[in-house]
Amino acid sequence: MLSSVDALLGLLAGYLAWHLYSARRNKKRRLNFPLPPGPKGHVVIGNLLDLPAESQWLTLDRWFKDYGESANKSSVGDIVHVNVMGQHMVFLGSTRTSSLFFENKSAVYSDRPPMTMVLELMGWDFFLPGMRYGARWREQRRVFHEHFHRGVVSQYHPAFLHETHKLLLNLLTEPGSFLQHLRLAFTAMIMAATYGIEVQDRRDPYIAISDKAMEGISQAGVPGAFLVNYFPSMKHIPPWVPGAGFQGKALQWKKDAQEMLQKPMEAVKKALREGKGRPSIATKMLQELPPNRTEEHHERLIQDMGATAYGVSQTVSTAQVFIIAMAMHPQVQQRAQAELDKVVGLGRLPDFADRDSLPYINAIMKELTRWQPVLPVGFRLLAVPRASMADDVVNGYFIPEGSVVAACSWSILHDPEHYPHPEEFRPERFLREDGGLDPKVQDPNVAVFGYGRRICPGRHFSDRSLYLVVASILATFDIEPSLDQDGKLESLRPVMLSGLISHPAPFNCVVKPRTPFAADLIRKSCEESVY
Ligand code: HEM
Repeated sequence: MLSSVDALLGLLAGYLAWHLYSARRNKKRRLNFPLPPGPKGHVVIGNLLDLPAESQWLTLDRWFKDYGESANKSSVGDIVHVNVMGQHMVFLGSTRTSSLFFENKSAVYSDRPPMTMVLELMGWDFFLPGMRYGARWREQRRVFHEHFHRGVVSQYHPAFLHETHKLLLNLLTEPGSFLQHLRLAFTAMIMAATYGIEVQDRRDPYIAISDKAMEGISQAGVPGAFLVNYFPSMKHIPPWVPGAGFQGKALQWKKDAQEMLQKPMEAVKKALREGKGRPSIATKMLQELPPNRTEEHHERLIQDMGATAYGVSQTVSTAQVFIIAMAMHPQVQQRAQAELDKVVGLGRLPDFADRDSLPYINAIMKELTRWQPVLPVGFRLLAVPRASMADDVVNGYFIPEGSVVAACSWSILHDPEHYPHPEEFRPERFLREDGGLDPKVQDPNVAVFGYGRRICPGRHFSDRSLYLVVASILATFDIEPSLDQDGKLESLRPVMLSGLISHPAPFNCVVKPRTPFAADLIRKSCEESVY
């Protein structure tokens, strides 16, 4: 029997042989074209130690300036290459280059990297953002598009209104738990739209199921956390071999993912059998089996779509950024509240019909996603990097097949040419002098939701739900920094943690109703709210 030392030595020798072979093969393949510029790596491990565990976007931003291919060094460069243990990684620092790769050459750059731990061992092969390019992705993407495109998301407005009013009530009764209330509200919107399930409170079993599944993925999705992602053949090592603890972990996390896939679906089917099914994507799909699909396959598609939507939580992070931005910028809050008071008045809560008359609120939405993008660089699992499907040459640089290619939205959205003083939170940058939105300023959405064939299909859902939450909170609450021990206002600054999705480190602030009348309005709207 192999000892663990033998197994490790074997792996190391295999890795070195493969590394030498692929380095030589790449040299031959790339002919006269160089790899893109980037920091020089070390032997074997390449740039493994150069990419920090936290705030990688700042390191990348520096690399764009130091090595990026850009005529104008004061602006961000375009393209940087690193090599992490033989894995080529290419980072893109402008919308021009990102579009060149992901839109003009979408036939080559629409795949995702193979993440053996997550996709195979943990059974997350249902998860659309991580899915390899191919027939299953195409079919699942079609289903997703059908239920989340711009023309259909207004169907979910009643659920958005209901859950937003519940959020306001939660903020009124337990203001200190604002971060948890936001998480609950956005999960509840997804659950209502996809399954017609009304999530009750933070202790709801559906929240616990998603928390457990996401805990596994957040550990397994960290680059470098599991060697099996670099050496896929390790997946064959039996769990009893010393050092193969990843197999046991994968098995447990797979069970958690299965719960997330199956539990809501079982509940919808039961409700339908009992004649209690509420309108939702799953109920609608269960009632309409297309003639060319088996029932089993159809149910799997519904399950995969539901669990994917359930597992995506970027909107929550953006809403958390909103709270800290408001606490830091009272003058922005006051201007937004003045606009809301004028357009909506004090006697009702904001609605979707108000949006076109609220340019300042729309400018805040843009500035939130620009200032602290929650997917600042696409190389973690949920930040969804791409993988190249063939050898290619772009802008005179050789991009080997299998390279991880990621757009760095942080650098793109902090380019001073488009956004002067990019570190400042300033919604006014999106407005003309007459107060209307200025179409000449680059819309952050060019980078925030990705590109081409794999652009985020949930972007309209996310945008509408976030708009309602932002407008409704501003209409009814004041958000202020907390007082410190000496009674002075605490100074706040956004510390964005890397995690699976970038999110602000926990912070304190005070969320209080603007007036007693606003508190009454919330209670009344909640009593009347049905969906
Ligand atoms: C602030 C909120 C959100 C942000 C910033 C965001 C951003 C992104 C980005 C950057 C991608 C990768 C696109 C690419 O590869 O070019 C993506 C993919 C995806 N997003 Fe979103 N997203 C958000 C909310 C949502 C929501 C609410 C849903 C579901 C209802 C969703 C569903 C998806 C799916 C399914 C994919 C994978 C698409 C594919 O690989 O084909 N997203 N998102």
